[in-house]
Amino acid sequence: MNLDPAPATSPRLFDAIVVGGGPAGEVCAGKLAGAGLETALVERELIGGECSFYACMPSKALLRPGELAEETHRVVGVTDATVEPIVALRRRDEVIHELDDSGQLPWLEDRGITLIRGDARLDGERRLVVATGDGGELRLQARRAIVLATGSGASIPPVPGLAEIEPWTNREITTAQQVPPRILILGGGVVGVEMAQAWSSFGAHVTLVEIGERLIAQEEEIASELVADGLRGHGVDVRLGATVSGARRDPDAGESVLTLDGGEELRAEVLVVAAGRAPRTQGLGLETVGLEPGRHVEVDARLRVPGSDWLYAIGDVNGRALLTHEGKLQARIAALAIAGRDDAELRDDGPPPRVIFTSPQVAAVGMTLDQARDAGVQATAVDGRIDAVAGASFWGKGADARVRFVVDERRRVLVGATFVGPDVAEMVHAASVAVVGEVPVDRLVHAAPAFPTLSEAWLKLADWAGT
Ligand SMILES: Cc1cc2nc3c(=O)[nH]c(=O)nc-3n(C[C@H](O)[C@H](O)[C@H](O)COP(=O)(O)OP(=O)(O)OC[C@H]3O[C@@H](n4cnc5c(N)ncnc54)[C@H](O)[C@@H]3O)c2cc1C
Ligand SMILES: NC(=O)c1ccc[n+]([C@@H]2O[C@H](COP(=O)([O-])OP(=O)(O)OC[C@H]3O[C@@H](n4cnc5c(N)ncnc54)[C@H](O)[C@@H]3O)[C@@H](O)[C@H]2O)c1
Repeated sequence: MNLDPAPATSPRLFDAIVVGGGPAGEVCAGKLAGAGLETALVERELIGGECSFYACMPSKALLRPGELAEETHRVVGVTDATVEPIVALRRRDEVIHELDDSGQLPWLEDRGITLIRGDARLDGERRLVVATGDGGELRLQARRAIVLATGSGASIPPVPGLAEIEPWTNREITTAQQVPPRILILGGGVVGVEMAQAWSSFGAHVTLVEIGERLIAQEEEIASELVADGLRGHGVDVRLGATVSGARRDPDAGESVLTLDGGEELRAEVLVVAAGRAPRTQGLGLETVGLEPGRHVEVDARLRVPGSDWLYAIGDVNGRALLTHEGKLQARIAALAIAGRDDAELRDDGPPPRVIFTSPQVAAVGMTLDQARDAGVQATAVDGRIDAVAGASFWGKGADARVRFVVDERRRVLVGATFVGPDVAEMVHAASVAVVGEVPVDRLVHAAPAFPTLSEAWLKLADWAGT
């Protein structure tokens, strides 16, 4: 919607204003409008945010063909499944709507949300200034609340020369139009392993460089090991404990070059940085409300900035858990709080599930064994082999698959669970219900898993409980 620039003395008033139209901001605006509040959503790029165009959606479109082809190679009775990279890239383009967000607009219009295109910054209590693309400025004021949902961008680690050569980030690698012959990925976290998986399935030679001793280090060690084995099996050169001392471009060879401590050089046509995220809080006017730019915006369990009754922050920008479903949950909690529901149950305090879409997949919720023990929980691990249950035989031969349940022995509740293997993503929701709901294990074991499904791996927990 186009709004006439208002004179500086009379800002345009709304009940609530959401800054950032990623998944968190969109859901929050929808819920606020649904509660009858006059709501504006300010977005400077694309409605749908990082997730729809440069992160979750394109990455999963890139991963699925290789995953399916691999499964058919394991399952006896299917032959000739091959990945067709160019067709897969075209399908990815469909998934991201060719970077066009017009399909998102009717959803906003149907809910009566005012969309303002521009770059917003805070300008003191309840106030925003929006720089519109045409060089103009709009002044906005919120009667009740401003919700910051500005997300995060790739952070570039302080490797000498790296920032200067402008490496690719998740934006370029998720939207690339061709398969680069060789790709260097700096960072073996979630983005790094998923992108290594996807592009190696298209035939690129990928080198994954991780400074730590294992990939996806926040997960159980067995998950790190099986994902590293899976990537190596796809021809990925996995370098662990690798310290990069410099980065440069070799224009004659058309290559980016990483130099490791010790002098070895790694070269590729494309260099991708996947070394973590930085909150988008620079230039957001945080200093005008007493907060520090460049950091996450700290919030309480209702997503409100401590000491303020009008400023909220949801999604990646608050740094609580950088996941779309977590941002959407926070969006609902914040909207209800703003709409005046003062409910003790209204808190962001359950751990979100985490799914890593590699081959094998990793699906986890709550704490790992080490995290639980570090948190002072008297925790025990119940380990099992998913590939040992009858149903696993239908996922094919040689699909190493594991489960670890982490049980609080004193309270006899599940505080964590990790599944590693093919198609385990859909198994984690049951564990989420058990962990977030704190369902007693002695009750949980009465939920019989269907035969012959992978969920029979849950019977390990029944064995532990003596049922
Ligand atoms: C490669 C990759 C794959 C991922 N895959 C998954 C996955 O499979 N599942 C999952 O749960 N999570 C995944 N994530 C994480 C997920 O993308 C983020 O958690 C999610 O996008 C955060 O949503 P958000 O709404 O907080 O922020 P964003 O999606 O970053 O959206 C923020 C929006 O705010 C806008 N904005 C910023 N500043 C301003 C301003 N000053 N004025 C106006 N507008 C502004 C931006 O333009 C943007 O549109 C992935 C991340 C990456 C990098
Ligand atoms: N499937 C999903 O749900 C999904 C997919 C992708 C991303 N995400 C979200 O996005 C977040 C960010 O992902 P990410 O992979 O960018 O960050 P990350 O924090 O998960 O991993 C970053 C990795 O880079 C390594 N690293 C940092 N500096 C380095 C250096 N100089 N040299 C070599 N390695 C270095 C770190 O040790 C770490 O292993 C994830 O934590 C996750 O919440 C989710």
